[in-house]
Amino acid sequence: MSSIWNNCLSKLENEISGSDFSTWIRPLQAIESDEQIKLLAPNRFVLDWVKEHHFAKIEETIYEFSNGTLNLSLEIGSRNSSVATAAKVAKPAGSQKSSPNFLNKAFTFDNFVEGKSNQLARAASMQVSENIGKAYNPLLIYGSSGLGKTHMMHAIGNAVLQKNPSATVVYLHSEKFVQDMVKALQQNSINAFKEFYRGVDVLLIDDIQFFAGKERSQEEFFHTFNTLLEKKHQVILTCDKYPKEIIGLEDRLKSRFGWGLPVLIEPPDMETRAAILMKKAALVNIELAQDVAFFIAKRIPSNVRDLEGALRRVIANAQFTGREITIEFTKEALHDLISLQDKLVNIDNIQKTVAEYFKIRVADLSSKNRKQSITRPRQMAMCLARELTSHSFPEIGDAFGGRDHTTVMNACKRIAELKEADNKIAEDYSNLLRTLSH
Ligand SMILES: Nc1ncnc2c1ncn2[C@@H]1O[C@H](COP(=O)(O)OP(=O)(O)OP(=O)(O)O)[C@@H](O)[C@H]1O
Repeated sequence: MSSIWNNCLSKLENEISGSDFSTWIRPLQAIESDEQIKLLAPNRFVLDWVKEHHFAKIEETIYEFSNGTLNLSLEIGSRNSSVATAAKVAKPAGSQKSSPNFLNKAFTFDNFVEGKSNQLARAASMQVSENIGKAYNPLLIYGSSGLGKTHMMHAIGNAVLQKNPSATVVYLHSEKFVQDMVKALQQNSINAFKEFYRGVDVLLIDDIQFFAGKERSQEEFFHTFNTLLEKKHQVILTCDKYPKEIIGLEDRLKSRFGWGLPVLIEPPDMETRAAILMKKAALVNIELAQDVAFFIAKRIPSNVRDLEGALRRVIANAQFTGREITIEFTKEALHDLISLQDKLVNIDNIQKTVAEYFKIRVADLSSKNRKQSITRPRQMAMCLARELTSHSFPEIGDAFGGRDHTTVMNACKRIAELKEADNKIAEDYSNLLRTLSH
């Protein structure tokens, strides 16, 4: 290795983050002459990425160490091959965008609030991050939108890199994989494409449902996937549904995606939603009062992304007006969201949905019938009304055949206990919550 390049490497290593350095800079080889340093990238992906993100820094460093005497060029090739340069890239830096994205450093296990809805997914992800390629391969995290699948995936990548900064961890959305593949086909660089993806230690592919209907990409991904699994490199995938349910995905991929461990992330319950809000507020140095967190969590039952959006709005309004974040203030700041939510979810449609789910009549919910097949759905409907609407206990009691507010309070308490003790009840409740929140 050239001595000037050696010096440059030592400097760049301190200035470029560990994973970027080992993924993009270390693989470069240098050929030095009196006039120039020619850097050789192993393939087009590395070349494009370096051109776009690190070229200026490298150029500056070489200028410094050579007192401005050396020019820099960047090509695809290897020092071992006599013809180092088949594919020169003439495009200026920044003109092409074709590489995997980096991990979001804020998506860590520490920043991820654990609750019943994500306990298994979190535990499996932590295990995978500690034993890459050995614990569960592939790890498939699935569930509806905005529930933390991407966060979890990045958390694994970040944990792997923390333990081993030289690991090659590549994250990308499945659409990007498709785009890159199409581009590689157009540019006759499909071999470099294959080589790149098949050489990574941990491959994170988000939202694999986008592979549906894209046969050539599925074919390529299938081979990449097999190679990585054979080499015991880790593959982590996310999907918005269980892969068997994806229409337009080849059967062999569906079955292979389920080989390792498929883990579901469910919508968080109210306590977890409130805890997430407090955590997100704390991350921007705001101490969110518990009652405010519960107030928002109750009004935004859908997904965590919406919850975060609401919190951002409250915080921005508070900073703008200089007011304290109280429940009153939050009500004002989220006024339109709350009235929309009230329109979408009211006691009437909660009763209809619950009756339909348990195959009973809506009138049974307000009747005096005390059979368990009726009382349990009734308690659940009361509890959902409390969780999803702004009605008070007495108002809810009224809507259920003029019952006393203590009956509603007891129903909420009973359902909370049963959710802990009985998985079937927890599942029914979560299904109803999901149906009503969409
Ligand atoms: N349990 C949690 N603790 C902390 N933050 C969370 C949690 N669950 C979700 N989030 C946050 O919610 C936001 C949305 O999560 P994310 O993007 O991971 O969802 P997703 O399931 O991948 O959605 P999509 O399927 O739409 O891509 C992120 O900002 C993430 O940090």
